[in-house]
Amino acid sequence: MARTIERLAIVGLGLIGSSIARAVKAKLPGVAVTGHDVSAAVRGEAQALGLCDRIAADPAEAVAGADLVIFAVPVGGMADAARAVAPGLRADAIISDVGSSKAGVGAALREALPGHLVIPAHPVAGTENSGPAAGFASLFDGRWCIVTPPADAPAGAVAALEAFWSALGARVETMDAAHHDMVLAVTSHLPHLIAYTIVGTASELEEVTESEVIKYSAGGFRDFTRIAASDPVMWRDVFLANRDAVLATLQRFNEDLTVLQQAIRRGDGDKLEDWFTRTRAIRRSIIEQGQDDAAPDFGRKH
Ligand SMILES: NC(=O)c1ccc[n+]([C@@H]2O[C@H](COP(=O)([O-])OP(=O)(O)OC[C@H]3O[C@@H](n4cnc5c(N)ncnc54)[C@H](O)[C@@H]3O)[C@@H](O)[C@H]2O)c1
Ligand SMILES: O=C(O)C(=O)C[C@]1(C(=O)O)C=C[C@@H](O)C=C1
Repeated sequence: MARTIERLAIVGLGLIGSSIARAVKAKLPGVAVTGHDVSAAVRGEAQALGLCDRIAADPAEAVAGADLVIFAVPVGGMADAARAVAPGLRADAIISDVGSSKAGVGAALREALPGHLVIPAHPVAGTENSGPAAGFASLFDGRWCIVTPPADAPAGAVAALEAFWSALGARVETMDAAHHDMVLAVTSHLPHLIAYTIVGTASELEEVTESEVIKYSAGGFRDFTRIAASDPVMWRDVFLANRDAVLATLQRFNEDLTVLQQAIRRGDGDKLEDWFTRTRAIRRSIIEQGQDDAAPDFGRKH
């Protein structure tokens, strides 16, 4: 039988942590929410925004009595955050997180909290913004949340975490952590790396001035700049944590880029047209499956 979540603790009150707090207030009003952030400034902001029932400066105090503890800190900070809360944890608490990579985070949390039940998760929803003011209650509506339970996780606890994310509006899928990391390397991590590259390259061209780049970035480039504005610390950690899957995907990307480069050099229009026809079909099937949130104002809470 699924356990019921009555007391939630959120560690890390930035974009994702604050969005969870807001979504719980809106959709699970019976759940008591305590929050903690290592930054006093963020705790003050969260307090002023009224995100949680209680904000604790002491991490162990923040998780005391919680039946679900969610770590919403950068993936490289999960172990430190977990060690800090350890003395206050209930023995039967479900420990989860929202990190963008899963195998390394799961291992780090299990090592930091031996004997505790760790069920990692990843809501595949976000924006380029960070901090408590950037969050919004509808962030998870209709978006996937991928749960990566270890093989021996009790079914009731997995069901409770899945029910929690469903109640916040997400569509839930379970997956092996290593597979998650390979899939997300393709669908999220590589696109971010490409955006960071393109925007960096454009700003360093000698033939085109930076003011021209800014002035004429109305189309495709502008979309890349949104992604390239994503949080530097968060993405530094994602690439370091998901190194192998990202490098494997990057290898394939480089090979394909070379194919297109060759087609342009050789004047092989058929090759280019075939390729672009195939990618257009992929975009259209994403829209048909209701996954299109690429509207120009996607991610804005306002
Ligand atoms: N931004 C996105 O689009 C997105 C989407 C899905 C998942 N994620 C994942 O969610 C997590 C949080 O990302 P975010 O976008 O909310 O970042 P954010 O920068 O908005 O917030 C992170 C917060 O964690 C706090 N923090 C850092 N170390 C801490 C510690 N040891 N103890 C307590 N608090 C600590 C920071 O002070 C900050 O307030 C990351 O693991 C990220 O990979 C992000
Ligand atoms: O839309 C965006 O701004 C995002 O980058 C969101 C996005 C993604 O790549 O889809 C980024 C990282 C997360 O782990 C999940 C979602």
